Amino acid sequence: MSGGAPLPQPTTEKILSIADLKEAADRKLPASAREFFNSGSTDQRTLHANETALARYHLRSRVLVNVKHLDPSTTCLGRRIKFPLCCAPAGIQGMAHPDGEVATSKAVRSMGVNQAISSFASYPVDEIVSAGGNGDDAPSYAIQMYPMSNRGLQERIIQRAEAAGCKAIFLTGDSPVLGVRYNEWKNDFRTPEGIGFPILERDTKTIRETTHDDGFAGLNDDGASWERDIKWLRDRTKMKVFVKGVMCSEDVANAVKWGVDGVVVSNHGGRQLDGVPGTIDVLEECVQAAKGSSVEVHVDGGFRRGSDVFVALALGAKCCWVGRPTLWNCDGYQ
Ligand SMILES: Cc1cc2nc3c(=O)[nH]c(=O)nc-3n(C[C@H](O)[C@H](O)[C@H](O)COP(=O)(O)O)c2cc1C
Ligand SMILES: CCCCCCC(=O)C(=O)O
Repeated sequence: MSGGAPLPQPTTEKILSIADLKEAADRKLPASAREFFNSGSTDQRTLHANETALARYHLRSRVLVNVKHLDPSTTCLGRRIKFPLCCAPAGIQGMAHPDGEVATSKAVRSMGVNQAISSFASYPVDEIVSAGGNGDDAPSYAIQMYPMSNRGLQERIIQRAEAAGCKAIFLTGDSPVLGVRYNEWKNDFRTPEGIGFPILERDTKTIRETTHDDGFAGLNDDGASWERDIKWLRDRTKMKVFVKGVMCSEDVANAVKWGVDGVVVSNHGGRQLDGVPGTIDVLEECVQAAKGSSVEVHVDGGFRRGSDVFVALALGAKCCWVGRPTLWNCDGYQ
């Protein structure tokens, strides 16, 4: 387009939807951070499947129903939360805002919901948890971790999380290796200067010397299994154990068999195995497989509006989680 007057620019940005929030974030973040947050693995089929699958579900509405007093609250990680949507573990939040996961902690407190803390958080677990304050309104926290090859480090992470007051471990089971993320390779993505992984006891210098692929490979144990890793955790902690990344009924049956407290139906926001379906399309089979057991079924992946959450609840989920929308509420970094 050429000529004509320049289009008027809004003086105050109105964020009315998660799509608006994403657009605003896209303008604030440098390309490497934006792509790291937004992208998925290889062809990004699964990334897109999360949202397109949700869009296929339609609501069967009713009329003349008294909706004066509605209560969307539920219980999650041992407390009543105001509505069934919490902040999923997403690493390197210091790249979205200098206060990173500490800011997220304050936000979940003010919204009356819970937070899961990535082991790749930019802040130590005790700082994040204490930012949520004390008392009845304090959020519950889960510490996310991968099965690790350094068992000593994994034990220290568990002990520090338990001492900080975390209520659960989210053991991410879908990442024996890091997903193939072309954006990270193209951008030679490195965690920015000044941001460390304190939970993993890694400082900026060490992190920046390795590519993400290499950094991940040194930490994760690709020999993990239900029989080995659930018992190993149970022997070391009183925190609840959830397995994150479950995508089929067979693995929910494993969760029941090995006595975990819950599963998060998740494809890691399309960042791990590309080609698996949108999570909403496997939720029902997972809920059915957990029936009659004490295993709670939670879900994440592409939730962008209240009615998406409603669909998941209608299909039997206990609670939904979001990753990217938290990051899109960002300031960027210099
Ligand atoms: C930038 C980013 C970092 C993430 N880091 C982790 C992580 O460290 N551990 C983990 O289990 N999941 C991680 N996830 C996946 C989220 O926990 C969650 O499964 C996913 O983001 C949900 O999809 P959504 O972003 O569409 O809401 C990450 C996601 C993003 C976008
Ligand atoms: C050194 C690897 C950083 C991975 C951070 C977490 C993440 O991107 C994901 O799990 O997805």
